[in-house]
Amino acid sequence: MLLPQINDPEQLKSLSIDELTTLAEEIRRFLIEKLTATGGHLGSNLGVVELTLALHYCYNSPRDKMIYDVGHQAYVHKILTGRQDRFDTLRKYQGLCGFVKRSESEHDVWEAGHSSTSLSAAMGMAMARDLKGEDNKVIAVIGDGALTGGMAFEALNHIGHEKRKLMVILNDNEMSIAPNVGAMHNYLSKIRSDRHYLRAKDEVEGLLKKIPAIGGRLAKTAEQLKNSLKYMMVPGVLFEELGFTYLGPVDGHDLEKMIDTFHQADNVAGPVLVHVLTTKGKGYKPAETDFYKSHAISPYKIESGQALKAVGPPMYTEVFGETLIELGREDSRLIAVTPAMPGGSGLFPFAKEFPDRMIDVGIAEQHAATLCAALAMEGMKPVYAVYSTFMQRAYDQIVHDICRHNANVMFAIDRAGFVGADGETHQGVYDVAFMRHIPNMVMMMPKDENELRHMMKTALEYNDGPIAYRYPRINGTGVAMDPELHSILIGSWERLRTGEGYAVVACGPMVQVAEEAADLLKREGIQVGVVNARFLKPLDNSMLLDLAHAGTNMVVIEEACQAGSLGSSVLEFYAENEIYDARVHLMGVPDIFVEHGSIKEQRQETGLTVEALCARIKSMMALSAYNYKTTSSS
Ligand SMILES: Cc1ncc(C[n+]2csc(CCOP(=O)(O)OP(=O)(O)O)c2C)c(N)n1
Ligand SMILES: CC(=O)[C@@H](O)[C@H](O)COP(=O)(O)O
Ligand SMILES: [Mg+2]
Repeated sequence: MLLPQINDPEQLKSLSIDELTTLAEEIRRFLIEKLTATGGHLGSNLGVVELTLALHYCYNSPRDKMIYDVGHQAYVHKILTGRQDRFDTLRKYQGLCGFVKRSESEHDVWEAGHSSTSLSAAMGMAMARDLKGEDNKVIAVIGDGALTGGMAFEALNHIGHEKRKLMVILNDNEMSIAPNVGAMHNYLSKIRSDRHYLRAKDEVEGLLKKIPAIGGRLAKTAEQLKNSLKYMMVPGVLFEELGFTYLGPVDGHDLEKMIDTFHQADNVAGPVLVHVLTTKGKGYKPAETDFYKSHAISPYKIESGQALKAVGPPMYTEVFGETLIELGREDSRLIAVTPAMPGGSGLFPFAKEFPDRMIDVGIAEQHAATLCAALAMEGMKPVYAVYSTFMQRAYDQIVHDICRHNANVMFAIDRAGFVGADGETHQGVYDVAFMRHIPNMVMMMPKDENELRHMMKTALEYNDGPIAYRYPRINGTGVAMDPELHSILIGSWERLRTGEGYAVVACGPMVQVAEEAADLLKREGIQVGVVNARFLKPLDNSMLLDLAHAGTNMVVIEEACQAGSLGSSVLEFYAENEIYDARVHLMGVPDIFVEHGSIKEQRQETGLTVEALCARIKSMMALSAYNYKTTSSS
């Protein structure tokens, strides 16, 4: 076995092609075996085994900067850079991160998690290199899916203009998470599949080489001929026209061909794009055939590739997907728009019934938002189905195109709150803070999956502007579902329990935490009220006034950043209403990035637990008893 001996990429340089090929197979086997226990981005990583080997064989990391777009396909890079012994901890609390992580290794030079940032990073590193007078290589590996992200085009435009030396490796497996979409995808597929293209390309290149270097007028004609022939036949002409030298397409599983192509690329003065063709899930049949499931797979059975069945009630996402079909049948104006996450957002069932009303725009959250604004302004009922974390990309479009127009867009914000194994780049904890302050926005969060359904109905029947509902990446509570859906009064909270002097104001899954804490405290004779703060905007002003006038000691608990979310808005409300003696304690996500682990561990790390809430209530009681004693004795 070669793999156990490899703990530094330098060791690859002395291996033969045959040995590298053997090593590739060992890495593939290693990935398949390790990920049965940990889960992770199996398909993407199986597809880049040879590509990553060839990169580390040809170049000198970390001096040569290797930048992985999204970074979900960097497991092979981690294996080759001394971390194979940590793979049992992959995506686990305080274990190996599932994405590139600078604190893990000097070879990890650029972190991501969100797509399409690698080309901008490469441009920045190339520019810095040149300004410092250094000569290291800068290499960005970007997938065909990530290439549909707007940022990638912004960077291509700039790189082609600057013409600095850097290499872009386009890892084209025709897949995003679902099959890739868009005109760029079609263009790449044509290159991939058009055999005439590829044969003619070799003939044209052979012909071009035969045109001898000649002087005088003829040279100009020859050059023009060369360019027009190249224009017609070189497949990557789009990139050539943007200022790149295009090399490829090359088989991304053929080590020798890739190494040769990389050496060719080294002789190119300016930016070069190497188009590499790979197979997502390569070498593991279940991953090659079910590329969607193997993109981000939970632990699975090795023989079948089937994920180990998660137990419990359906995920919120599944309830959303099913309910959207009910609403879609009721209102033909309903259109679902997703930026490249049809599966993760639960839209495949909806798409099956309404194929023309589920629009996947690719990794294009900004475009998706403005598209929805225009759809709404033209009388449609668009549902912008998006992960909280990825929606961060579309902040300006939400302000500028949706809310300012007061466009009647429905936001279905999935992965709201902690997401678990994807960690800090994917936590859905900022959307309340960045949306509630935008004029015209209405924002809800259900306490359970049954209330989610009613919120979806509320959103569909609401015609006065943008309205959002957010829900977590967890199983529902198993609550019985009401067969009939009804609208909820906008801005109305729900008092679930009355208390004696103390109340917890909670939203989303924190309502369940509050209920459990109230049960525990009740056993100690402490009656704590529980309020389901199901509207994050507008707040339930009358309930807030009642709570304050009753002298209630309140705890606002939410799985969102404490700065700027529900708790902040409650404090703002009391200040605005000159109620300066309102007793409010905030429990939210503190001012840190919460790394990967389970959602349970993330809540423990941030104190969003039943135990912490009980302790908080008790300390508030002790404090008010102390205050009472000191004031009554003075
Ligand atoms: C801004 C943003 N939107 C969506 C995602 C979710 N996402 C992660 S990987 C991926 C597909 C990437 O496809 P590609 O770049 O082709 O990589 P592959 O997995 O095929 O190797 C998507 C949509 C993301 N990480 N970032
Ligand atoms: C890398 C990436 O951004 C996606 O693959 C993401 O990890 C999917 O998240 P879910 O597993 O929550 O759908
Ligand atoms: Mg891809």
